[in-house]
Amino acid sequence: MVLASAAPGIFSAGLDILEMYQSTPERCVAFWRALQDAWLNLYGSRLITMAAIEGHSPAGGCLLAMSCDYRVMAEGKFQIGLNETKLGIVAPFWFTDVMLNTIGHRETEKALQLGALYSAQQALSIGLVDKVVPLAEVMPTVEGELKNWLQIPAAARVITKTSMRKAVLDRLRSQKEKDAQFFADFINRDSVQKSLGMYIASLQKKKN
Ligand SMILES: CCCCCCCCCCC/C=C/C(=O)SCCNC(=O)CCNC(=O)[C@H](O)C(C)(C)COP(=O)(O)OP(=O)(O)OC[C@H]1O[C@@H](n2cnc3c(N)ncnc32)[C@H](O)[C@@H]1OP(=O)(O)O
Repeated sequence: MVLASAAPGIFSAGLDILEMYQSTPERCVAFWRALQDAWLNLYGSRLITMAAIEGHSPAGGCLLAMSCDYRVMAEGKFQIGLNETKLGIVAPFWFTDVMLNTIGHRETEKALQLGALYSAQQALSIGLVDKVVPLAEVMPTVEGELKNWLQIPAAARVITKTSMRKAVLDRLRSQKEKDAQFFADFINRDSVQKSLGMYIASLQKKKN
């Protein structure tokens, strides 16, 4: 399975910030449950999963990419990373766990505290993506890599993938409701709503 985007220049802009701003607790819980299930399915997928990152990939977009088995990113102006702290929010533990599994403890600690967004070359240098190529070569490169992975006996690959990811998946599975409730409580704090409001205004201002 290849994750790609139809939006030029944006692999994924992350979670819909407007869903987290001035929403109701019930809607926040439903929103978070949908995200949890999507992520559990992706990270726990038995399929070979590859990200064709042909544009920006902040926050939830970075989570999607990191949750794949292999990442190819376009060189140039695009950025990738978990930038949550810049929005005044905190990456949930399962976002953090996936990043830890991808780039290790020291790089994750720096990346998360700074809310760092990396260029493709920087992302390559810390192991956040596996390959950087010109934009037009992203999809052909992914397809070529997929052929390599498809040559591995499927049962052996799936058992290996499952055992490598089980602890992280089980950690969320065991506390889904608590995590959803925590998200709804956290996101509706006055201070967090204020930060999100300012961030939304800054996105709109950038456009004008
Ligand atoms: C103790 C532990 C506690 C833990 C509890 C949990 C805490 C909560 C955790 C929540 C985790 C959050 C994950 C996320 O994914 S948050 C989203 C982060 N995303 C971003 O910061 C990206 C913001 N967008 C951009 O930077 C740019 O839009 C982008 C680089 C992606 C593209 O730039 P471009 O110039 O091409 O396009 P525009 O900026 O003009 O955007 C076009 C329109 O789209 C709107 N937009 C963009 N991104 C989003 C988004 N994520 N959600 C909603 N809307 C978005 C943008 O405002 C423009 O809209 P208009 O056309 O209406 O102006």
